[in-house]
Amino acid sequence: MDVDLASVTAMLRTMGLPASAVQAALNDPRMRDLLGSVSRSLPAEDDIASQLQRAREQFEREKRLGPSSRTPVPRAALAMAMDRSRNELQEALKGPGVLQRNTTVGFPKHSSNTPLEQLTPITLSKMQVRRTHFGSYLLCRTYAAPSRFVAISLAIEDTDGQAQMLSVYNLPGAFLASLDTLDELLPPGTVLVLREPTLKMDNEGQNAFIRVDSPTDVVFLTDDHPIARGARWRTNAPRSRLPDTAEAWKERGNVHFKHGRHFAASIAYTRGLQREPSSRPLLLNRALTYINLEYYSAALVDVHTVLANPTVAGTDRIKALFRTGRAHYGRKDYALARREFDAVLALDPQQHNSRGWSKRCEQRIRETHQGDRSYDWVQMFKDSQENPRLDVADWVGPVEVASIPARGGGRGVVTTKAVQVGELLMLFKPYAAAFPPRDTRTVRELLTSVNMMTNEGNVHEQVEVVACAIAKIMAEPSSAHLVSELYAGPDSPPPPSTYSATSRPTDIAITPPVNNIPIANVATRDIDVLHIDRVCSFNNFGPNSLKPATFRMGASETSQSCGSALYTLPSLVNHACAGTAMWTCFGDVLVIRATRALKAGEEVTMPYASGDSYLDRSTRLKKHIEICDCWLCVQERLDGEERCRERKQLVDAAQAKLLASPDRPIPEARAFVKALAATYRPETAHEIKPSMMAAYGQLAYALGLKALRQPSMYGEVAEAHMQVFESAGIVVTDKTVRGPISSLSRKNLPIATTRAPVGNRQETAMSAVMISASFCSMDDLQRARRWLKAAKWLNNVVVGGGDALFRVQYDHVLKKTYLLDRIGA
Ligand SMILES: C[S@@+](CC[C@H](N)C(=O)[O-])C[C@H]1O[C@@H](n2cnc3c(N)ncnc32)[C@H](O)[C@@H]1O
Repeated sequence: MDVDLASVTAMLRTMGLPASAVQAALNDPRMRDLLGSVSRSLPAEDDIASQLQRAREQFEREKRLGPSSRTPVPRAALAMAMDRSRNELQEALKGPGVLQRNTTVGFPKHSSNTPLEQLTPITLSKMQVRRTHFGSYLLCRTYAAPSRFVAISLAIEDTDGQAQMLSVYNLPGAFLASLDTLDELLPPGTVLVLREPTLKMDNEGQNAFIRVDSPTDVVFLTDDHPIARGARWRTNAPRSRLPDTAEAWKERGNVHFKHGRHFAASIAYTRGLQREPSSRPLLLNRALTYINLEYYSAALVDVHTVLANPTVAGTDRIKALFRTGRAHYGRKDYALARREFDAVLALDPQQHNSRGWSKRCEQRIRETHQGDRSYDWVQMFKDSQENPRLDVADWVGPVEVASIPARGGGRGVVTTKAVQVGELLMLFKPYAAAFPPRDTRTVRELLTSVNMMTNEGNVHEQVEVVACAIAKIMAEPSSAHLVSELYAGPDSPPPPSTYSATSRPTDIAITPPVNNIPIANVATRDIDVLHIDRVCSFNNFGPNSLKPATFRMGASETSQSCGSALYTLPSLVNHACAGTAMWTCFGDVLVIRATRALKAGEEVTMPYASGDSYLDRSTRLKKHIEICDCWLCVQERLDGEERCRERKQLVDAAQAKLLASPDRPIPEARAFVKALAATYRPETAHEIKPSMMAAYGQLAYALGLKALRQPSMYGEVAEAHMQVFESAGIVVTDKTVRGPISSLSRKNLPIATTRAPVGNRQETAMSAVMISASFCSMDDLQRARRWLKAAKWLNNVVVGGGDALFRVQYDHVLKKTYLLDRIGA
């Protein structure tokens, strides 16, 4: 179901509600919740398919029609259209409700890689629609205030006074930017050069517009640029109401800064610096906005300019040193950062902030060198419940990139030494990431897209992460290879045979953007937007953060977006449904652990997609893999397509029933187990049956509810949970539910500890807790303790963090089951 504000409003009106009542209903926070959550989900599959079909037809039509002459555009009409669009946007964003747009991504698009000096000028009257003007540049000037849909839209004129609409995508800092920010970035009179511009027709085939996808194809010209100086404009420049002194720009920047509009602030400071290049307050202020925007190299250039003057002392020196430290920290150069914070403390020991940051650096350095034991897992878990963006250092464990020719991209990751089950292999922060806000009621605008490359629907954050990656490359051009060397799908040239870098800062030189403006200027490196689009499509993760354990079992995950993130080295890991490794996220931190003991040189693989049934997994993997050759899928295929389909139908039906009635009756749960078990042929030696995990999970849940009233059933509850283990590939070595425990058995855990459950299933740890709780209810504290130990072992090999994290993560469950009171947990 696709619900948007317009359809809800229409629906309420058809119910005969007066306008005031409709408005009141829309202002109700519950309605905002509903709109916020529903509109975050993707359109239905059929809608995605038909939108893709329409987009393909449109492409074919445009191709068939080919280039044709351009119709002149009336200047005044275009300016009025811009005005209208600004008003509409402003109105829509006032709310209530969420402005939802659907866009198409993943189609071929041009990004120029010819230097501006090698291009020759062109004017609008010489341009054709449906054509990219290779070898040319267009000098133009905006003559009306900017607006935006998904892209920024601008009314531009060329030197002859001819007008055209211009759409600019992917400009850093401008993703769904406010009009305030756009006004600062592109006030009327902004002079631009467009490299190799493409003139296109809009979807209705009515109006032509220039579409620029790569932000490095837009060059912002200052007045002293040779092209700007030589330009003779037919029209007068729009009258400017902008400040003309450095001081006034500083004040303007400070207002933006106060309102959290860091990007707009950085532009205002930049305009001030164009008038007074050595202004210390402007350089220091801009450095701070760059730090907030994560443009660390650009910040470093500003503070270095300040510190290059040996007479700078007092507060300014402290500010410059502190901001230098912050910028190095942001670039993950923790040793250099600490040096700066310590320099601040040497000047003034009362700078407590610097002391705190120096300590943080020490902790990050420890993490980089010591790995698993140095991370504060409990704190990471707690912090991630509040904000997904955590502050930890990356860690590259005993792994390296190797040639794996049979896989798309030809590379993979292998171990460099023997590792143990549960051992940490890597821990990474994303290169770029987008997350939904914590309070979805604050969302005013949402994008979804259909992706012509993968034939999938993408949620808002998947669209946003592309813009984030582009912004990061613009800000840190020397890190671009970390993205460009990732696999970009079958239609791209293969990536290099190895991957040249981890994300250690020493691998990334400090290359600030030219003129130190990390928005499109004369860029140090051209950005190929199509390539980044492709990289994001084939490498993005949904970092579904670890949550506190609850009693809710067996229900499918929600369709709500958990964000989208692009990681560097972890993207080199190939897929296997039952991999040699698995991943967990603490907020945006991707943690990869071994699922069993691995020899040196064994390939590290992990599941890209979850799914109880073979068919579900195959569908979710379609863009990556035709037929998955992991042993789990091989086993399932041996059962035959018919049985696999039957299995999926049973799981889907049971899932739907569970959601409809959480207290499933026991006979139904048993029937589900029986019917599902019948879809496995006895002669196929299934070590792992993910679908059966779900079935036994539901049976255990149903039995557990009954046992609350009939405690004699707790033995059966424990047995059902043990079946969850066996379905997840964990051998239960002690299946007894009453009577003495043999002395041999007592020494060990009741489960084999050779492997972690398949598919990063936290449910198994939860099952062990429930077994423990069942024994506790039966007053069998010896078994309860044994199974609680098993739960801790399982949780530790799956998510790590030892007993301390287990206690925090399972706090609610341990209290509610009285385990904490009875056996101290
Ligand atoms: C994120 S990349 C993995 C790294 C990639 N092999 C490389 O060289 O950069 C994902 C792509 O690797 C390939 N791949 C990963 N696992 C695979 C598997 N089990 N079977 C076949 N291809 C696989 C697919 O082409 C997939 O789209």
